[in-house]
Amino acid sequence: MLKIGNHVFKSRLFLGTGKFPDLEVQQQAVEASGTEVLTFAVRRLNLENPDAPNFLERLDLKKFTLLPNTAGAATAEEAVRIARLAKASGLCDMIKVEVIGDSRTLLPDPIETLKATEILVREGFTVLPYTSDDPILARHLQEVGAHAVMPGASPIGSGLGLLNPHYIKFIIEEAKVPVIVDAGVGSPADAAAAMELGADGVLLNTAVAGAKDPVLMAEAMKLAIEAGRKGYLAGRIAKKRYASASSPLEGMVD
Ligand SMILES: CC(=O)[C@@H](O)[C@H](O)COP(=O)(O)O
Repeated sequence: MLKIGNHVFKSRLFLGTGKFPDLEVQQQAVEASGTEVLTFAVRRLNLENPDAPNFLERLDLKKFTLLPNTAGAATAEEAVRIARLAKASGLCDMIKVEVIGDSRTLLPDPIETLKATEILVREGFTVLPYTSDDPILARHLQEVGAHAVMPGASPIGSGLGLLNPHYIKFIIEEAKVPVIVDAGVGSPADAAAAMELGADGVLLNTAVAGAKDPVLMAEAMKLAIEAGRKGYLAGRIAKKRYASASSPLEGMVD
């Protein structure tokens, strides 16, 4: 079980809801993924009229924990404003802090992310900041009360997979809260690799929504995350430079 703040989840896959070819495919992919947590940009919703047609309308939102995100924010102030709006509309107490510092790479702004996290924790949100793979920043985010840290595998939407598994492992080793690898996952192998490192979960969107068959890919991601988790718990063998026979001959009679 994965525990974040007061929330407990069986599934370790957090799924983004954007970029699907249509709402029917989105609905089927969400189902196939087995996810319990859906994330979406608050800015894409009409909060004054939540019943107006929107990109979540095919989903039975009562079945999921919603993780609205502050996408579109470039400063802590903007992220805090978006989070407050989401809370006031009754969307959820959880918020993914996403403060982008650069429009080409979409990398998070570390200083503004830290500021927003601190303010929102103080205001009683369950805060999951999207961060870089910097272990020191991950430590500071926890010091100000983040309920999970979400280091990027690689730039959002890039599908490049884990660019710096070494640093992500540092974050995991030191973390006192769950580590959810977020963004840049391109294939089930990437998701499994993140879980085998010891991540507590994976948040992804583009790899499923942009796949040739998003529903099949959603299922593949679900299975990869489960396999990666089991592989991590089982404890992999050490890597050796040379062969070691799988059927040792020692002790065998001629
Ligand atoms: C949906 C969402 O929150 C994205 O900002 C997230 O980081 C996913 O990234 P990918 O689309 O690369 O999976």
